[in-house]
Formats: sequence, C-alpha cells, structure tokens
Amino acid sequence: MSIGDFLFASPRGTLRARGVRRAVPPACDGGTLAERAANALRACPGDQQSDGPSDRTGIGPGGGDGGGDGDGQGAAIVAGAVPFAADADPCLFVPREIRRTTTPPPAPRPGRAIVPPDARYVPTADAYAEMVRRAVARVRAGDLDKVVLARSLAVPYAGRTEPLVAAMSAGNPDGYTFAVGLPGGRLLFGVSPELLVSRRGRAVAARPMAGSAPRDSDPRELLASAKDRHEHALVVQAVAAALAPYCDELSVPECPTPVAAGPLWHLATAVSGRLADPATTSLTLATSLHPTPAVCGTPTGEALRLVGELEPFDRGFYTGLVGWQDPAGDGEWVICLRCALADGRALTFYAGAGIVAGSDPAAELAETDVKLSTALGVLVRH
Ligand SMILES: C=C(O[C@H]1C=CC=C(C(=O)O)[C@@H]1O)C(=O)O
Repeated sequence: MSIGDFLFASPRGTLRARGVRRAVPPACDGGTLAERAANALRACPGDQQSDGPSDRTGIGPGGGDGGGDGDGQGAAIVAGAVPFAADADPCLFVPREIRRTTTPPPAPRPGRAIVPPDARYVPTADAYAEMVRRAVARVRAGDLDKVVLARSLAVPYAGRTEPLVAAMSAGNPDGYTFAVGLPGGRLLFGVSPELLVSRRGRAVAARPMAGSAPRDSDPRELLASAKDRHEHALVVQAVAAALAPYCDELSVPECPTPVAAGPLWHLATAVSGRLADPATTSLTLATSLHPTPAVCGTPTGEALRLVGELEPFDRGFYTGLVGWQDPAGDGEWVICLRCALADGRALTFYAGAGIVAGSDPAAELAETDVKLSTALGVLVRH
C-alpha cells in the first residue's frame, strides 16, 4: 500500500481509494486544516473514477441525506489520517480513484492474540504502572481531573503490507476498520470503536467512549462503576461543549450505554445534533473536538503537558483522526485507536487508558494489554 491508498469500512459500507490526485498541504502553508482540506477539494473539480456500485449507504459522496449540496456519485473526496499532535503534518489527500461498496464487510472473528517472544513494550509493564501511579497522584493533588496514558508494543515484521490490509478488509461489525498508506511506504491500520464525529447534511453525530471492562464481565458492573462513569462523563461534557457552538439542536443522553468493542465493553454516549450553519464541514467539527478527554484528558492543556512528561514515545497518528470528507462537507472521522503502524521493520501497536483519581495501576495496565491485543488479534486470524 502506498501513499494515497485508503480503506475505511464502517457498518454503513466500505470506501476504498487509490493514488494521490492532490495532497492537503502541511500547516506551514497557512490556514486551518479544515480550510486547507476544503481548498484541496475545490482544486479537484469533476468526477473521480469509481468502479464500484452506486453508494446508497452514506459512505462517500452521493450518500448524504440531501442536506448539503452533494456533488453526487464520483465527486472528489478528501481522505486520510491526522496525527495526535496539533503541529504534526497530516496525511490527507484527494485520491485519484474511489470505490464504494454498499455491502458491509464480512464479520471478522478475532483470534487469540499471541504476543510473540521478541515483542518489545515501550514503556515496560512496570514502567507503565509507575506512570499511572504518578498520574493518579497528580489527579489527587488537584492538578487535573483525567489524563490518558499510552504504551506501545513493537513486533518485528518486515513482510508485505497487503496481507495486513486484507485482514483489516474483513471488517469490524462493532465499529470502524481502516488502513491508510503513509509516506515512506508505511501503513497505518486499525479497528477503532470510536466515532469522533460525522456530518450528513445538517445532521451531526458523535459517539464518545471512555470507561472499559473485559467482554466476559457483566456490562451492568461497568455501568455501575463510579470511576468509569466519571471518566466517561468528562468526555461527554467536552464533546457537548465543543459541538454546542455549531448546533442549533443538540441531544446528549444522560446515561451512557455499554457497547461491545472486540474483547472489551466500553461506555458510549450517542450524541446527535443539527448544524446551525450548513457550511460547517465535518473536518471543522472534528478539529474543534480533537483531542477529546477520551484520548488526552481534562483540562486539555494540563493533560497534554502530562502526556508529554510521562509517555516515552511520540504518538504519531495513534489517537489522531482517520476519515473522509466530500465537497459538501459531509464526512466521517473516527479516532485512530486499536491501531498499528507498519514501517518495514516492525508492527507497532498502541493503546492507552484514561486515568482518574480512582484508577488502579494494575487494572489500567491489564486494560492496555487487552486493547493492544485487538488489532493483533485481527491479524492472527490470517
Ligand atoms: C485510549 C484508548 O481508548 C479510549 C477509548 C475508549 C475507552 C478508553 C478508556 O476506557 O480508557 C479510552 O479513553 C485506546 O484504545 O488506546
């Protein structure tokens, strides 16, 4: 897979793209990311090749519910990934070809992820538990309410990326599957449960998640956990506050729902709204929301500082955004979670956990192990 190649499968269908017609320029070109993406789309009028059947699923242009001035089937889209750090360069492009299929991909059956003996954790399990202890102390001291701390697992892999993409193409009935070709022949892929935001005409949807428990536990216990409800409420409050200025209607359920995501349950809240100004694009919404406390913390500035102080690696695209947008501004952006990066030498998997005053280091460590196993488990099937 090379730069410009893109796969995005959701319960609504599958979008595949190939080649770079135009890249969205880096931040040094000036303007916001949403403006640069809109400019790139404007510079690519006309139809793209599309060899798939007509899309009525809502994935890709032509599938909206009529709320925007959709350019119809075959219009350009912008697609790709945006890193976690605000100052890092995105990998967003207008692809040369797009293909959409209405049929949802076949349901995968994740295998048991076996961590190979030559795998390397950064930080080590003990060091991660120590990071959590330090973060809990900072939360209890009143410096912040929540911080999300991550770790990585590198597995040597110098093989081809095609089988990895094929494994991802098997879909993810509980969420979103993606593969993004990056510069330097690298591949970003994953199975994210979390919709950051989608826009279809004036309809806005987000499904913030935070709070986790093993899939073999009773989800009612997760719902009853004061620690998880607090961790979750911080995310929902932030998402509602970020969307409110753009919406003339906003519905935020009071109580979260447990949803299945591979080997875990998560608390999720389905937020929906109506755009006050139909010119507001999905990327404007996504960049206003990012980074939510599902991946960073509360307050954002203090959490970002603590992530920088404690995490011993650069997150890159992990906890950034993956998605697409059409010329009308409709689009879907998911948080880049349960993902890995293939760089020709290794597959590096990433996972994090939300730390609040009631967090237990051993439990958070175990949670990151399960999250790390999600993308690894999908690969093991093949
Ligand atoms: C940061 C991750 O998950 C987030 C999303 C859902 C639940 C989370 C949690 O319970 O900690 C995290 O906030 C990750 O998978 O790496």
